[in-house]
Amino acid sequence: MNLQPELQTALDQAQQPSIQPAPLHVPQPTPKPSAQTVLALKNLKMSFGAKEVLRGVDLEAGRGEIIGYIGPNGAGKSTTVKIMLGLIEGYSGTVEILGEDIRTSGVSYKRHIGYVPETADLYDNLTPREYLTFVGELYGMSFEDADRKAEALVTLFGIKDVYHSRMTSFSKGMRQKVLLIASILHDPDILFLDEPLSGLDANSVMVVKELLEALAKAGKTIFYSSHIMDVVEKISHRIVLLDGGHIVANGTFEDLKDLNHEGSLEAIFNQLTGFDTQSETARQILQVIRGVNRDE
Ligand SMILES: Nc1ncnc2c1ncn2[C@@H]1O[C@H](COP(=O)(O)OP(=O)(O)OP(=O)(O)O)[C@@H](O)[C@H]1O
Repeated sequence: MNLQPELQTALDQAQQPSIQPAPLHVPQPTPKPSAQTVLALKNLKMSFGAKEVLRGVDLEAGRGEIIGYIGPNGAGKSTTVKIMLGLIEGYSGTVEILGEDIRTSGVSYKRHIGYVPETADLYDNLTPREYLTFVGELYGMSFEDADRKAEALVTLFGIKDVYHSRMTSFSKGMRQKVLLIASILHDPDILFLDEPLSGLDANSVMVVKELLEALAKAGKTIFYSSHIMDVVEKISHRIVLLDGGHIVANGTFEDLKDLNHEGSLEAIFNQLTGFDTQSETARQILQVIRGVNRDE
């Protein structure tokens, strides 16, 4: 093989046994969020009938920040995101996106947003090409632009061979990849992701995690909602915990760690939401199962 001399030298050096091998991965310092506020919630309240779901949420997110948005089931995470997306009305307080109150700014702000919902009804009878070009055009892209980018992205996500196949037969992970591509196709400034790794295999999870960090470095703001605590812990620049309609924690993982001796985000979550009955609940579930089986 005809290698350039410097490259050959580098390869030779790499093959030399070394007493102290260089670390495989040098951790990069977490980028400091820019001061530019991209998103601001002020005293946000929302009720469904008599049920008060959000009781005064104040939150800001800056350019290039990844916010881990967590909370127990039914805490109101999706409700917050849907309000920001303009999908839910009837709230009080203000939501400012890119400096404008979404009540008065019209719908143009939506072009700057990408969204992966927790559960989505894909139009199964469409192919990824038909679906993604449709979504791209909704965001103001030309068909040709959307098609070119969509094809490049399905290739990178490993589903190029089904770009022209109906999605009826797609696995969960394949659908999730289409949803992820739909959310980033138009190069949004703000991404709302609700369990975005759902159904993805380990390789794809790694790609998406790297992608999120790269997007943040490129100045995108990412609102990441998930119940998978170890991922939230690793990827978030800031973690926001919603419980009982209020934000009960808002800080870096290091800030939150000071609150709990065990140190993991899972432990912090359990502590801050007042949950410590897991062993007892599991024991009782087992008892119920055994009782049911005995009765059969
Ligand atoms: N359209 C609606 N009508 C009535 N109640 C609703 C509606 N949407 C949400 N809720 C209620 O609001 C509360 C918050 O729901 P939300 O989906 O925002 O929670 P979440 O934090 O996203 O939960 P999960 O972690 O389970 O996804 C729940 O009690 C839910 O039943």
